Amino acid sequence: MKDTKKRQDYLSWDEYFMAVALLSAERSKDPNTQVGACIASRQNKIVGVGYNGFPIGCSDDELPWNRQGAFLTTKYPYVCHAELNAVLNAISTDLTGCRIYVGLFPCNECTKVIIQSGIGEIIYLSDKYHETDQVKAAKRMLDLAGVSYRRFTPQRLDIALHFAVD
Ligand SMILES: Nc1ccn([C@H]2C[C@H](O)[C@@H](COP(=O)(O)O)O2)c(=O)n1
Ligand SMILES: [Zn+2]
Repeated sequence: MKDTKKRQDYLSWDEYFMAVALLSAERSKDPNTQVGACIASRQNKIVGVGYNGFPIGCSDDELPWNRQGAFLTTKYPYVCHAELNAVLNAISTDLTGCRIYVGLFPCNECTKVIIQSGIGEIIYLSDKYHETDQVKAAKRMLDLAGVSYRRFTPQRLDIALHFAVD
């Protein structure tokens, strides 16, 4: 009798953690850009997840999701970024050597948080704001601090989930 072989198309660690980041982004109420983040430990355990949203207690019905207009009438002064939430939601404040998987390259403010938390590597999907000063400043700090970053290279284009059983 032949031995049964293990499944071949299981998710890699990178695919798994990026998929968790993207699934978390589905919780975001931002109508324009939904970002999720997932922090993985050196032992490949998930230690924190987050997505972009307003702070706890700040109702989505009270604050604006506008992109344009006077600063205080836009979302920008109020929204917590996915990376910040993932770090704040983490089970430990010491994230030394952890990796953060994120749908969009971190801004300069989240980069400060990432560096200070001890996270050692950023794996991102999109760098659509690479020409902004925020992302340029972020990369400058990451290079100085020795925090590495790399773009996620998918080996598959999608992962399907089905809630229907049998
Ligand atoms: N690395 C990032 C970058 C942005 N965000 C959040 C902040 C906003 O909710 C949204 C960006 O909005 P847009 O200017 O594209 O309309 O994404 C984040 O969580 N992490
Ligand atoms: Zn940010």
